[in-house]
Amino acid sequence: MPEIKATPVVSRKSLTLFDTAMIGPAIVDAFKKLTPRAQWRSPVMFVVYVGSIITTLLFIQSLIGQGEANSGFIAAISIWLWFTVLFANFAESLAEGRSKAQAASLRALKQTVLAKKLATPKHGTTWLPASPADLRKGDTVLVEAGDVIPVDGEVIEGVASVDESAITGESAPVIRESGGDFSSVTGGTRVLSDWLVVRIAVNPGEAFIDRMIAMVEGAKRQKTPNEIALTILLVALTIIFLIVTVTLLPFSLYSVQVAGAGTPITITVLIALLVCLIPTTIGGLLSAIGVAGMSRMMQANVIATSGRAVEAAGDVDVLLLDKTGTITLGNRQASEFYPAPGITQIQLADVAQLASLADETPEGRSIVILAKQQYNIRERDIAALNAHFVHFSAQTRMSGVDMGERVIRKGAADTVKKHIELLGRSFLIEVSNTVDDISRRGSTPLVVVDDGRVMGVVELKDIVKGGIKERFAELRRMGIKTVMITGDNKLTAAAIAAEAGVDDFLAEATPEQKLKLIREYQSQGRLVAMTGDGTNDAPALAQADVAVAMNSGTQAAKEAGNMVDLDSNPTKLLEIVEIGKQMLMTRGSLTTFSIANDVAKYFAIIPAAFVTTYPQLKALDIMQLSSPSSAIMSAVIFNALIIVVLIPLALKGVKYRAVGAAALLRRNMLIYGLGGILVPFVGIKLIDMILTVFGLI
Ligand SMILES: Nc1ncnc2c1ncn2[C@@H]1O[C@H](COP(=O)(O)OP(=O)(O)OP(=O)(O)O)[C@@H](O)[C@H]1O
Ligand SMILES: [K+]
Ligand SMILES: [Mg+2]
Repeated sequence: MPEIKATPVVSRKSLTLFDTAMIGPAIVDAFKKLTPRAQWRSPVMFVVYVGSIITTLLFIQSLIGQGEANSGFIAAISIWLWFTVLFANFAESLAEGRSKAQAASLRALKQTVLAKKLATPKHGTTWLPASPADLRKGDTVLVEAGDVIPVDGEVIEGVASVDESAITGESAPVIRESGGDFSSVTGGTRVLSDWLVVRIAVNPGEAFIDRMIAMVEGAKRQKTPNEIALTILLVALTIIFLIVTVTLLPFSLYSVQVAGAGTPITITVLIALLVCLIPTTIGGLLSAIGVAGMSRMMQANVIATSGRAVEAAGDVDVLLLDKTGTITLGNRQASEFYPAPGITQIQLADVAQLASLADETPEGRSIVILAKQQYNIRERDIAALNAHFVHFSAQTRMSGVDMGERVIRKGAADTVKKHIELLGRSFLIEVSNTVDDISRRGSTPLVVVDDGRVMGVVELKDIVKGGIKERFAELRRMGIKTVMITGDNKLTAAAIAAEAGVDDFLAEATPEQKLKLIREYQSQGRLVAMTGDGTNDAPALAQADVAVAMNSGTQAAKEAGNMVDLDSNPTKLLEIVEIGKQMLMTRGSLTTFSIANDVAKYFAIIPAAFVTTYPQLKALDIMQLSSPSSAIMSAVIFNALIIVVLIPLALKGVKYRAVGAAALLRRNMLIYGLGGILVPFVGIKLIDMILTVFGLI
C-alpha cells in the first residue's frame, strides 16, 4: 500500500490587540481604502471624503487664481479632512488585520495530505490514496494513528484518541467513537492512537474550517440588523446637518448683499463645520467595532457563523442547556448491575449484554464491557443469534433486541414501565427503589426487561464538569436564567441540577419538548440561548436565538447552531454574552460620545465661522479661541484625532460589568455623554493654544 506521510499540525496562535507587526500593513491598507466604493460603505465618512476632495480642489483653485480664502488655510483644512478619512480607514484596517491573521492561521490547518479512501465502508478493506479535494459527502475514509483527518465527518466504525489542539488549543486528546454524541470529527485534527472509519459529511469548500475562514473574512460585509438601524440614524443626522449647512451659504450671501453685513462665509469653512457636526467619531469606528467583536469571539475559541447571533448574545435572558455532554462530561459508563429480587447479577448482566451487543452508543458499549469485566460474559456471535436489534432513539428512550418471540429491552425507567404495563406486568417496589437510589446519586438508571420480566437496573455514571456552579452564579448576576433540559428522569435531573447550580430543569424531555420550551420562552418576548451537543438537540438549537453547539458534539448539532464552541465548555456562554454586550455597549457609548461632542464644536465653530458676517455672534464665543481660523482648524483637528484616540476602545470594547442594564446605561451616559460634552472643550482649547504658541495659524 502507498505510504502517506503525516504533516505537522499547526497550532492557532493568539494575537495581542496591537501587534506592532500589524500597524504597517494597516496604514498601507488605510490608503488603499480611499476609493469611492470603499468609502460609500459608511455614508458619514463618504461625506467627509467628498469634503476632502472639494477642499483639495478649492486649494488648487487658490493656487492658480482667485481663491476663496488664504491658500494655506484651505490646505490645512483639506489635509486634516483627509486625515479624518484615513484615521477611520486605519481603525477598520487594524480590526481587519487581526481577523485576517486569524483566517490565515486557520487556512494553515487545511492540510494537503492524502486521504485513505475506502472502496467499501468497512475496516480492513482496501483503500486508495485520494486528495481531500476529491472527497465528496458520503465517501468513507480510513484514518489511522498519526494520520490527519482530511475533512469533517462522522465516525461510523472504531474508537480512537484524537488530538484536536489545532482547532481547540486544548492539548489533552479526546476520544472519538461511532454512535452517540462523540462521533463527529473535524478536518485538520489528528488521530493519535487506533483507527477510525469516517464518513465524510461535507463537500469540498463547505467544511467547518472553510466556514470559519469565510466568517472571519466576511465580518465587515454582513451588516447586522442593529448596525443597519444605527447606520440609518447616522445617515438621518448627516442629512439634517447637510441641509442646515448648505442653507447657510445663500443665507450668508443674502445677509452680505442685502443687509450689508461683513464678508460671506467660505465653502471651506462650511465643509469644516459640516464635518465637525456630523457623527464622524462613530461613523468612522462603527465597522471596526463589528469586526473586532467577531475577532474577540474567535479569541474566545467560539466560531460564530452569523453576526446577528453575536449581537443577540448581548441581550440573552434565558439559557437552556442539555444535561448529558453539556453539563456533564457525557461519557456515561455502566458501573454496576442491580438485579431484581430472584435474579442473579450474572443473569442480569447476561441479558443486559444481549440487549447491548449492537448498541453503538457509549452507554451500550460500556454495558458490554462491564459484563465482560465482571462476569467474563463473552460477546456472542450476533449472526448466530438470529436477532433483530432495536436501536436507541431519543424518542423511544429504549433499545434492545428481538430474538424470535423473545423481546429484550433496556431503557429509561418510565418508558420501560409503560412497555411492561402493556404486557400486564408492573415494577416491583424493590426495582423502583433501586431506580430512585441511582437517580438521587445523579446517575442514570437503565431498567432491563426480558419478555416482560424485570431483570434489574444498570447504573450509568456521569460526572458534572468542573467549575460549573460558580459560572452559573455569575450568569444569574447578569440576569440570565439557566434551565437544564434532559431526556433523563426527574430524580437524576434534580440531582445534577442541584450539583451544577442551575435555576430550573425540565426532565424526561423529548426533542419536541425541548423545542416547545424554547418557543414558549420566545413567545414571552425572551431571547433564548441554547447549548447542546447531541443530534436530539438539533431542533432546539435551530430554534434558539443564540445556539452554541459543542465542538465535541454531532455534526447535526453543529449544523443547527449558529455558533460552535471549540472548547466544548457549557459555561462559554458567559463569555459569549459578555462579548455581545460589550459590542452593543461600545457602539452605544461611542454614539453617545460622538453626538455629545457637537455641543463643544458648536461653541467653537459657529461664532468663529460667522463672526465676519454677524459680529454680534462674538457673544457666543465662550471658548476665547485665538482667532476664527484657529478655532475652525482646532475643531477639525480635534475631530480627526478623537478617532485615533478611541481606536483602542473600539477594538477592545468598553469594560463590561455584571450589573443591571439600567445601572450600566446610567453609568455609560454619565461617562460618554458628559465626557463627550466636556472633553472637546478642553481638547479644542488645547489645540488652539498649541497652534498659536507655535505660530502655526
Ligand atoms: N443506549 C441506550 N439504550 C437505552 N436507553 C438509553 C440509552 N441511552 C440513553 N438511554 C435512556 O434514554 C434517556 C434519554 O436519553 P437522551 O440521550 O435522549 O437524553 P440524555 O442524553 O439523557 O439527556 P440530554 O438531553 O441532557 O443529553 C436516558 O436518560 C436513558 O435513560
Ligand atoms: K463629527
Ligand atoms: Mg445528550
